[in-house]
Formats: sequence, structure tokens, C-alpha cells
Amino acid sequence: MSNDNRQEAAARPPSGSASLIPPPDATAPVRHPDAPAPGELLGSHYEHCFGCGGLQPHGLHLEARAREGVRVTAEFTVRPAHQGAPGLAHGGVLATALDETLGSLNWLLRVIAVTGRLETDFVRPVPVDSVLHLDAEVNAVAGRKIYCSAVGRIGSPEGPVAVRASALFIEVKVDHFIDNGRSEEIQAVMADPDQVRRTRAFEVNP
Ligand SMILES: CCCCCCCCCCCCCC(=O)SCCNC(=O)CCNC(=O)[C@H](O)C(C)(C)COP(=O)(O)OP(=O)(O)OC[C@H]1O[C@@H](n2cnc3c(N)ncnc32)[C@H](O)[C@@H]1OP(=O)(O)O
Repeated sequence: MSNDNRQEAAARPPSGSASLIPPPDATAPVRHPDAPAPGELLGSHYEHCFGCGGLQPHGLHLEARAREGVRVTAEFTVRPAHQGAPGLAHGGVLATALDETLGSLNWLLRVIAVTGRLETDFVRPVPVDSVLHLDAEVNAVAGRKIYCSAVGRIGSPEGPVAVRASALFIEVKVDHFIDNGRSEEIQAVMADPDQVRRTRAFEVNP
């Protein structure tokens, strides 16, 4: 793709499906009063998470930071292990980095929510060793449905747009994990007071 065509692609609005457009009765997102302050690192919601877990040796080790409003930023360094084509990031890994960054918005709403739908535009290739600057925000909320979007820029927060995503997260109760997760990991989580505290930080009504 030529530079001109790339600029055109970056400027194009994301071509989202109808289910990612908030309904007319959707409301603006409300930052929870106990949400981490702007600038604060959010930490991991689960130490073994592939996206953010510190104890996950194969993971992306994303660290998201709270911003004003219902917005977070994160940096993701593309490592050789993340290649798809030679020297370039795999698209699925980039989608994971977007998904994880969008998932961290939960900390600011103080709800537990999982990805229902994630649509991604890959605008330009991302070379190994690049730092992808991710910026995500909640655009609207309708009942349990959380409409959000994210962008990833290469090299700096003002760098060229490489990836964009629109997503629908669905609020769930903690039972979603207890009922569906493998009992081994669920039991380990329940026995860990740190993990229980982290999970509580997501819940308005535990
Ligand atoms: C203990 C440890 C705790 C850790 C806490 C932190 C966790 C954070 C993790 C973050 C990790 C990073 C993030 C991750 O990787 S999260 C991991 C990836 N995501 C998942 O595994 C989710 C799998 N899906 C499900 O479990 C269910 O389908 C869910 C829960 C999502 C909905 O099933 P549920 O039976 O509950 O609800 P519903 O079916 O009545 O739907 C409700 C409404 O939503 C609408 N809808 C649903 N799906 C879609 C869709 N695809 N497109 C468009 N719309 C959709 C639907 O039409 C309906 O609308 P309306 O009719 O009301 O208008």
C-alpha cells in the first residue's frame, strides 16, 4: 500500500456492523467515583491472563493506565514471538492487545464485562520491536451492553494509526466465570485474597 493510500485508510471511519452502533436509548458512560485516578496504572485483573498477567510467561504483559473520562491507554511492544509474517506482528496478537485494552475499561466503570463482539481494522503493518500506543474509550452504555472503541498508533501516541477496533462488551456477574471456568483455576482464584480483592474492584454490587 502506498503512503497516500495508507493515510486514506487511516482517515476512513471504521466500517462497523449494525450491532456495534449504540441504540437510541443508550447513555453516555459514567466513570465510577471509586475508579483509579487518571494517570494510575490499573494492574492486572488476573495474574495468568494472556493479555495483562504478570505470571503469564507467554503473555503480552500489557499495562493499562487510567485516563480522564472512561478512557485508558496502554503500550504494547511487539516481540519476535508475536510475528505472523517475517518481522511483522500477527494480526491476531494485535487484536488481542486491542481486546485487552478495551477490557481494562471495566476498571473505570466498575463492572465485570466480557467481549461479545470485536471488529478490527488493520490499517498498516506493525514491525517487530515497534511500540504500539493503544487508546481505548467507552462510547455508550445500554443496559448490560458497553459500546467501546480503540486505536493503536506506532511509535508514539501521535504516531501513524496501525489498528483500530470497535467492540461490544456485555456485563456479566462473577458467576459467569465460576460457572464456566475450569474448577482448578476457579478454586485457586477463590483461595487468593489478592485476586478476590481485584475482582471486587470490578463489581458495583458484589
Ligand atoms: C473470577 C475472576 C474474575 C475476573 C474478572 C475480570 C474479567 C475481565 C476479562 C476481560 C478479558 C478481556 C476480554 C475478553 O477476552 S473476554 C473473553 C472472550 N469473551 C467471551 O468468552 C464471551 C463469550 N460469550 C458469552 O459468554 C455470552 O455470549 C455473553 C455473556 C457475551 C452474552 O450472553 P448472555 O446470555 O449473558 O446475554 P445475551 O445473549 O442475552 O446478550 C445480552 C445482549 O447482548 C447482545 N449480544 C450478545 N453477544 C453479542 C454479539 N456477539 N454481537 C452483538 N450483540 C450481542 C444480545 O443481542 C443482547 O442484546 P439485547 O437483546 O439485550 O438488546
